[in-house]
Amino acid sequence: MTALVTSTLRLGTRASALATTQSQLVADAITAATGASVELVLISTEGDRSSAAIQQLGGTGVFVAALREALLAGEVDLAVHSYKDLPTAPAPGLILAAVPAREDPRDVLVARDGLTLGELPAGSTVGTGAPRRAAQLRALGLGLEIVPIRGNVDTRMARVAEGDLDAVVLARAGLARLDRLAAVTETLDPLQVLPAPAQGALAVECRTSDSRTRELLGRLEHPVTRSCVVAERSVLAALEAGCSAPVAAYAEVAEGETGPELFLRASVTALDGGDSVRGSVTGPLTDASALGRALAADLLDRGAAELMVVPQ
Ligand SMILES: NCc1[nH]cc(CCC(=O)O)c1CC(=O)O
Repeated sequence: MTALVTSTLRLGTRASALATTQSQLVADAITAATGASVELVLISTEGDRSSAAIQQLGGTGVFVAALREALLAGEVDLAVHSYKDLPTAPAPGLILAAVPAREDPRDVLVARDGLTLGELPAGSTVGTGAPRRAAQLRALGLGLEIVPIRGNVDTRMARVAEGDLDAVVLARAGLARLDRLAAVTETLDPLQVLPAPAQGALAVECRTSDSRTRELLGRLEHPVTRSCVVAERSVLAALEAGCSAPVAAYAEVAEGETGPELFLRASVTALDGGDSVRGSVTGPLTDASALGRALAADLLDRGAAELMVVPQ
């Protein structure tokens, strides 16, 4: 069985700059931690091939499905996902073998002339394809005009550089990984724009039956990040909201009286920004998923379900 020990791990990835960059980061981390060699295998997904709005394609799950098929077919041994793009339902036969340490989970503004949100004049155009960002930006009451956009990070930033939009809102993590932080004009305070559940985190997936890959990937695990994203995603799952719902959740670790504690915040915002419910809970890291469920129940008690109804 020496061949197994020395064989190269095949890592399935989308072809976008962000996906290949994230995948290479994970490949390098695996090699550094275990000595195993890893090769990237490009897989094209429906989400990459179509320019239709993500919601029309059936949600961000379209990016994930092709990678999972390749894993289950044995064409690749692992896949690296942006955790926030994963559907909340588990994938039979597959396991999230590692959640590495996450990047800064906050959203950022990339605006013309170095402007911050507060400096953008009323009527300024701000591009985003995410209902969560659109709803929270409208709720700020700044009179911004939200313009639906999609495409990869460079395409979106080009809309500002070309003068077609006044600003776009993006995840700081994506820009950090692509070495594009110089374009950021403001990092948005979570009090104004709360991040998406699991934003900035990666999920490294392999076949449940593949114990060798699971063991190698286990070396990348960052338990604090896992607790934070489990708490955030459990809010989303308990609200029965998809990845395109205007739901935000953000967990941080703070020092409590008896040791580290999770401080979890979440919000649901009506798409028109006219109404929102937000709340928070604090508790042990080991109760991550129960904390998320409790917070979701609190938000539902206070009318979250009504806010999530999307007019067709
Ligand atoms: N839905 C696209 C997507 N998925 C993950 C990221 C950024 C990286 C991350 O959150 O880990 C992005 C781009 C964005 O939201 O700006």
